[in-house]
Amino acid sequence: MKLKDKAVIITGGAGGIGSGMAKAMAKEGAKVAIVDLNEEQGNAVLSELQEISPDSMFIKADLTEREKLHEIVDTVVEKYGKLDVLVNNAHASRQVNFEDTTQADMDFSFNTGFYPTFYLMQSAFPHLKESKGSVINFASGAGLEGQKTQTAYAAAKEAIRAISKVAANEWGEYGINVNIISPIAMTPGVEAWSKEHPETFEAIVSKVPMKRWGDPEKDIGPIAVFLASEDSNYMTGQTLMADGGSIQIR
Ligand SMILES: NC(=O)C1=CN([C@@H]2O[C@H](COP(=O)(O)OP(=O)(O)OC[C@H]3O[C@@H](n4cnc5c(N)ncnc54)[C@H](O)[C@@H]3O)[C@@H](O)[C@H]2O)C=CC1
Ligand SMILES: CC(=O)C(C)=O
Repeated sequence: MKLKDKAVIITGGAGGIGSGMAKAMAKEGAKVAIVDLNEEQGNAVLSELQEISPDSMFIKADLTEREKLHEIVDTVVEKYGKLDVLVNNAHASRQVNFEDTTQADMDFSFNTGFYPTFYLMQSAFPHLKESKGSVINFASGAGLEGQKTQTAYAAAKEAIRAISKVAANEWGEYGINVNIISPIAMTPGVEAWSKEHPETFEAIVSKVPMKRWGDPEKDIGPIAVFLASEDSNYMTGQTLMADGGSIQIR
């Protein structure tokens, strides 16, 4: 088991990729705390997780409530006695043309994605220093390629990649690695989004060399397990493209 007894936090753990990673990590022996504002879905995912890893937990939280972010880390460390892995996966945003993007659109994307990632990394730091742990953050082709209608989301995603690289440089000496996954996977979030933006959706699918959307647990899960495990100890500041080959960084 690659993650035996590792204590993991996954934000957005009730969602598509979040719950897929949670199951993949639990199957490798991790104790997983999923954090999400969707209580019904969070409890449903928790029931599945507890069948695999009985110590798993669900913390209902709205990550835009910045003053409560520190409590999430405290709650998990109190229960598990340590923190090995922080996965900043939750993110919500609205798609709008560049010229119509408002301050509210920008704030929504930064408040659900960028700031929770930043503040949770700060709160997790002393614990990760002790465990020589890992951070896994999330990017998107929307940011890497500047996809249309994604101004706020693209900006927040690239800001997340930027701070991940700074932390990788600063925290490497403590044995903490910070890496980024840029996924493509079929999830409830993408399904809803595809109905509103069918043309962008089709454009993304047509560019995937593997000609299919990834599966959250089977395709993204093993990459998250690798980044959370000792197998990736000498890898930091990297963006791993888990996207069927859509974007090839050269
Ligand atoms: N699915 C895909 O193809 C792609 C996904 N990504 C990124 O991967 C990550 C996961 O994506 P999906 O699973 O598709 O997302 P999703 O929308 O299916 O799930 C996101 C989860 O985050 C939770 N969440 C949202 N705002 C929250 C808040 N304020 N507080 C607490 N929880 C909140 C939602 O309730 C949901 O359970 C995200 O960072 C996304 O931007 C990036 C590129 C493509
Ligand atoms: C949701 C997202 O970031 C996509 C499909 O690129």
